[in-house]
Amino acid sequence: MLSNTTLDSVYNSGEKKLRETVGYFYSRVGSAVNIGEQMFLNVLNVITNTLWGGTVEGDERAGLGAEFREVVSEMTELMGKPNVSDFYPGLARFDLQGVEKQMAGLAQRFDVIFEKVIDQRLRMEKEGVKKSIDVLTFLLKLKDEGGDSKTPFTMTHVKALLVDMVVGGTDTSSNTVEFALAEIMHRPEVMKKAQQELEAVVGKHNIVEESHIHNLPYLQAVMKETLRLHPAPATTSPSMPKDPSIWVNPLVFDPERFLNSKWDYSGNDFNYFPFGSGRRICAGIAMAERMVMHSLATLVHSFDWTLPQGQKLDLSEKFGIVLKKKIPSVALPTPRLSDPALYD
Ligand code: HEM
Repeated sequence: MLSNTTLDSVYNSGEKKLRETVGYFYSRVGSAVNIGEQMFLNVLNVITNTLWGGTVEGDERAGLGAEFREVVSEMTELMGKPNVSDFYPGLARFDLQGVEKQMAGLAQRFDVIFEKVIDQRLRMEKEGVKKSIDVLTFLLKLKDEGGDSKTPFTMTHVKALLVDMVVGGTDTSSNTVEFALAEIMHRPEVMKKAQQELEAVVGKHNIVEESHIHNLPYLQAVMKETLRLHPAPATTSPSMPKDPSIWVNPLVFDPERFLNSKWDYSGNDFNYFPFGSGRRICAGIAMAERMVMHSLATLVHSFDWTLPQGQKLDLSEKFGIVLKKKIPSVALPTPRLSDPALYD
């Protein structure tokens, strides 16, 4: 459903929001900005636009987005929390830390949001209002077809898939951008090479567009190397990224190792499978690639990034269901494009 072909008709790159973020960073020149927080908002915007952007618009979309953000953040935080019940299943029925109760509350809030969106879509259909196609269009069509005798497809499945995509797609993608930028700040020569490539492909008098990302092999290699060293879900084999029998200098962030290499995201090679493998492979690879590359290219093209004075870079990870940076990246943006209008 989220293949490149389908994405071409439903993907909403959230260009406007990304430009707003660039404008926000520009307005904060000289002060530190929280990159992870801004990227989370961006990615969530792209995902919700793509899922149901054709259904909810304007102020209503902004309101729903804010509610969504809160629930997704709380849910991912809770999913990463150590739970006594997992270590002592006998105690699970007591739900000693109240994790199960909190999760049920969050799931209920998700349900209310989805009910609202779906109701609105059904109303629009009844009234014959034509809207652009989004993922929800496809899901409702599948539901109307009802699945098959072995696997029925109901409204519960529609909601479950929406939750899966939002929860599986936001933190993973925004953390990848955050880690990539942190690694790049750590290695100025990588930042320079990435910027040179962007200057050649995009130019300094222009802004990055989604169509540029296929012509940025070095930045693609940066994304791959980031996912090697910081594989998003903690379910991915922890030995994969750092095994010296597979990787030369495994602890060094070196995008060059992925230039003209055989490694891709297909999951066919058990030494590199950042999106999983086989039947459980990530459903959103194409979308993740578009979002991460577009955001990262925009950030590196528009600004030089440095650490606030006296601060040391911290690349350590916080263990949760998704690997996060232990200390969020806070950095100083310095504009590098010639025309201030490019930051509007
Ligand atoms: C850099 C970003 C991302 C990374 C590294 C990533 C990684 C993964 C991995 C490793 C899995 C398999 C987990 C397992 O083995 O159980 C997975 C599953 C999944 N991902 Fe992603 N993901 C990313 C972004 C996205 C996006 C953008 C979406 C959709 C909008 C998405 C949707 C899903 C879904 C629905 C599954 C469950 C697939 C299934 O069990 O059938 N992911 N992801």
